[in-house]
Amino acid sequence: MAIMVDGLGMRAGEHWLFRDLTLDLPAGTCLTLAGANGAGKSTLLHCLYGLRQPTDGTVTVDGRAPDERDPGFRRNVSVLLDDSDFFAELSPRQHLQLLLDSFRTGDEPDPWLDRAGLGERADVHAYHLSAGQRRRLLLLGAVARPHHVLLLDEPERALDTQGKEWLADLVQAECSQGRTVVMATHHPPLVDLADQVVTLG
Ligand SMILES: Nc1ncnc2c1ncn2[C@@H]1O[C@H](COP(=O)(O)OP(=O)(O)OP(=O)(O)O)[C@@H](O)[C@H]1O
Repeated sequence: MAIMVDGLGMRAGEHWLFRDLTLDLPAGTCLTLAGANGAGKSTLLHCLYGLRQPTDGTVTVDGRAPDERDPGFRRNVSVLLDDSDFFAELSPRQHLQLLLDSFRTGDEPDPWLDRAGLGERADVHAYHLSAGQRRRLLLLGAVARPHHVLLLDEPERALDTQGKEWLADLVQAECSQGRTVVMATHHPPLVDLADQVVTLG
């Protein structure tokens, strides 16, 4: 199993955000987290990445207890969370080049940028990008590096119709290449891609 969750619970003050959550997610499958604002979707993603310790239960992601400080864990688990950011002074092409060089993937940045619809914005400083273009760049940063597991928090945010279609294709490609995707989303077409749906709250 790529992700195993056993008896997971997170208390928020007097209230349990989720409790007794058990999941087995095989490699190459997609889990979506649904639920109202404040239901605990981001909190659960944080538990899967080791940013928060659950009140109860255990989590195993790609064979390890989640720990974002562990380079071995970070090497295989890629994330796009609420606070993901980029270098404002670098262009999309420079971001991608840096990433692809540091992971020695041998890929060129341009095909990635073109597929993300950022080809014409490849050389502007990232702070000149629109909100949706920034989101596309952050998504590229998450998927262009090697990984086995991808955690996404509302990846559809700020994307236009075409961007959401690109995102849905990206998620399908991830799973068909054997990677495991967990995403919190309010976008029904992304929920439709899921092999499993967990609704919190
Ligand atoms: N220790 C805590 N004590 C009290 N409240 C907490 C604690 N930890 C989290 N919460 C609250 O629990 C809720 C869970 O938020 P979270 O961001 O996980 O929800 P979400 O489902 O991702 O929401 P959204 O759809 O708005 O992104 C928030 O209202 C947060 O303030």
